[in-house]
Amino acid sequence: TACSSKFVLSQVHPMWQEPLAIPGGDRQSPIDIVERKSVFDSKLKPLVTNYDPKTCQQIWNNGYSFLVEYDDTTDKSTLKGGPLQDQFRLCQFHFHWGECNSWGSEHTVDRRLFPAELHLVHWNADKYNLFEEAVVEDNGLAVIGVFLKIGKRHEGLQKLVDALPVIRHKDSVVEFTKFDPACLLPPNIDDYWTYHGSLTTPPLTEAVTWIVMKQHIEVSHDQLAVFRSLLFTAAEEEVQKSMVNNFRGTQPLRGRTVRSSFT
Ligand SMILES: COc1ccc(C[C@@]2(O)NC(=S)NC2=O)c(OC)c1
Ligand SMILES: [Zn+2]
Repeated sequence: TACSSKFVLSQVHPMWQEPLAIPGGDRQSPIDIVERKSVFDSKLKPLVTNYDPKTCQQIWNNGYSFLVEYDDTTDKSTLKGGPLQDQFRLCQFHFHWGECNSWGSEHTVDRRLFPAELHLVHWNADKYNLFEEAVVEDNGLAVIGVFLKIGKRHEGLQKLVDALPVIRHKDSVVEFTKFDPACLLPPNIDDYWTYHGSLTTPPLTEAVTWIVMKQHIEVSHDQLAVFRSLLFTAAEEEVQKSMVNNFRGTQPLRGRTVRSSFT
């Protein structure tokens, strides 16, 4: 299969066409994080997450990934601290993964690829009233990125894995409640890289303060295999396409500095 030799990543067809012109275009994501070029910033504070599992509402297949969505109409599930000046509200989390364990993450570290990457998406509720407003502003979004590696089974993830067969097709949705996203964070969330970037699918707006965790989490091979059983396509489409390789390639740094919260 394509996974046998690791050099075949270049043959992976992106699921959407890269636009010719990108708005701004000098703050695109993901990027390759070059550890020795990241700059330690002692002014970076510890991250403060405060997630209420009761705000978890549903899980659905949007034809790119699957999203777990949270009620963001109040300040019940928030993120602040770290590089952030304001308080942000959790609105959703989703993942990116490959057709095999040789690739799948969006960010890379010294060109190292991980089998998958989690994105916890938050918007700036101190400055804006709705996610839709924040998504086009420089300081509108804060996304925590967590790398996944294959290893022992992730007990907290299993409830989510068990829901996936119900949302196999694009646009399928099912109620999903009482899920604490904090269980998907690594033990140490004080060690991270941060830089200014963008959404990684269209509209690719440059609204994201990225916070990429240095520590990864482990999931089992079987758990990640269930991600790959999802489909990009809707139930009525003749040709069904497996939801795999839903990641964007790394983008030019364009002079940006990646700061680290650790030495
Ligand atoms: C119009 O608003 C959007 C559109 C797409 C995404 C998804 C994504 O592009 N962004 C990240 S992060 N990963 C992705 O795949 C989004 O997420 C916050 C917000
Ligand atoms: Zn993402």
